[in-house]
Amino acid sequence: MKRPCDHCHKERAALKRPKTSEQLCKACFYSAFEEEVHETICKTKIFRRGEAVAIGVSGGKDSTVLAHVLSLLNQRHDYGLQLFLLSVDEGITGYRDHSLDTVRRNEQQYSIPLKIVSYKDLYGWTMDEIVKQIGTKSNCTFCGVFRRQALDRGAVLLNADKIATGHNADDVAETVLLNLIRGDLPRLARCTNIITGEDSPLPRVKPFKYTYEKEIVMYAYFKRLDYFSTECVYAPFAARGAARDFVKQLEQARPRAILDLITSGESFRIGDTAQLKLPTPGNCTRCNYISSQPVCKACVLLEGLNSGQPRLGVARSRGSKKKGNPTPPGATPLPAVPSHPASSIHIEPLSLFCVYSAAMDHS
Ligand SMILES: Nc1ncnc2c1ncn2[C@@H]1O[C@H](COP(=O)(O)OP(=O)(O)OP(=O)(O)O)[C@@H](O)[C@H]1O
Repeated sequence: MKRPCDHCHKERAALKRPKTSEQLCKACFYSAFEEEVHETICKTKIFRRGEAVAIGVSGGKDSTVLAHVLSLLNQRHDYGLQLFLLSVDEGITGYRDHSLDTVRRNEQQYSIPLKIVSYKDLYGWTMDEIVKQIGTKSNCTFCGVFRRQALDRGAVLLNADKIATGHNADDVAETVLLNLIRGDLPRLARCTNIITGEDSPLPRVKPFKYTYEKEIVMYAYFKRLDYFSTECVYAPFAARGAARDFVKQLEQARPRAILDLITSGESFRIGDTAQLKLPTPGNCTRCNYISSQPVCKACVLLEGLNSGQPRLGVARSRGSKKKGNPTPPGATPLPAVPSHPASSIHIEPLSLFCVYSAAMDHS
C-alpha cells in the first residue's frame, strides 16, 4: 500500500516530487507547483496590475503549462492581467502546423485570445524554404533570430506590455553552464535575470525560472493538458546537447543541483572590463528593430537569402554595412517596433544565446 501524502497526510501519495523528493498526492502537488510559481511572480514583481501579457506559446509542454498556470493564478490571486496567446508560425511542415492546431485548441480551452504571426508574412520565407537554401546546418540560426523578432512584432501588434516565455529552471541552469564553459562573463552575469530583453522592444519574463522541467511534464501529464510533444524536424539534436545531458546527470545525483546552478549564476557580478562588452542598443536602419548594429541580424540574414547567398549572414558574426532593401517581393514590410527604456529592465538574450549555441553546435 502506498504511503500517505507528506503534505496533507490524508490522501495516498501519487508521485515523488522531483524537486524535493517529497511523496505527494496529486492535489498537494498541483498546489505546491502553482503556489511556487505564484511566489516567484510576487517576489520578483515581474507583472504589474493592468498589464497586457503576451504568452509565447509553441504548443509544447512548457508554454502550454505556462498558459494554463498563468490563467489560473491570474484568476485565483486577481493579478488583473490581460492575457494573450502569441504563436510564431515558422512554416515547418509536419511540425509547427500540428503544434499550431494544439495552440488553437488551447485558445478555446483557456479562453485566451490567440494571435499567430508567420515568418512567411513577416519575412517572405518559411523555414521549409530557408532549409531548401541553407540545408540543415545553420538553419537554427535563422529560426532563432527570426523567431525572436517575430515574437516582439506580434506582441507589439497585441499592444502587449510584456512577453512571458516558458523557459524553465533546467533551461536557465544549462545557460549558466554554457556561459561558464565559454568564459562569456557578461552573459553569465545576465543569464539568470528573470526579466530580460534590453535588446528587444519589450521586456521578457520567465515565470518558470525556478520550475523544474520534470515537474512541468508531471503537471501536464496528471492534469491531462493538451500539448504537442514532437521535436522540431530540423533540429532534433541542436538543443544544447552536452550541457543538457550534464544538468540531467547532476539532477539525478542531487535534485538541488539545478537550483544551485541558478544561484551560482545569480551570485555572479561582472567587473568594469566585462561591462564594457555590453552592446549599446540603437535601431536597425532598415526595419527599425532594436539593434546594437546599423543593420539588425534578421535583415542581414534576409539579405543573404534574397541575394541567393544564404550563408552571408551566418558567416558574419554581427551586422552588415551593405545597403539595399531586404524585404522580398510579396512579403509584408516589417512594422516599426518601438524600443523600451533600457534602464527599466535587466538584459538576458537567452533566446539569442540558444541561437548562438545552436550555431556553435553545428559549426
Ligand atoms: N513558435 C513559437 N511561438 C511562440 N512562442 C515560442 C515559439 N517557440 C518557442 N516559444 C517560446 O520560447 C520558449 C522556449 O522555447 P523552446 O524552443 O524551448 O520551446 P519548445 O520546446 O518549442 O516548447 P515549450 O518550451 O513550450 O515546451 C517557449 O516556452 C515559448 O514560450
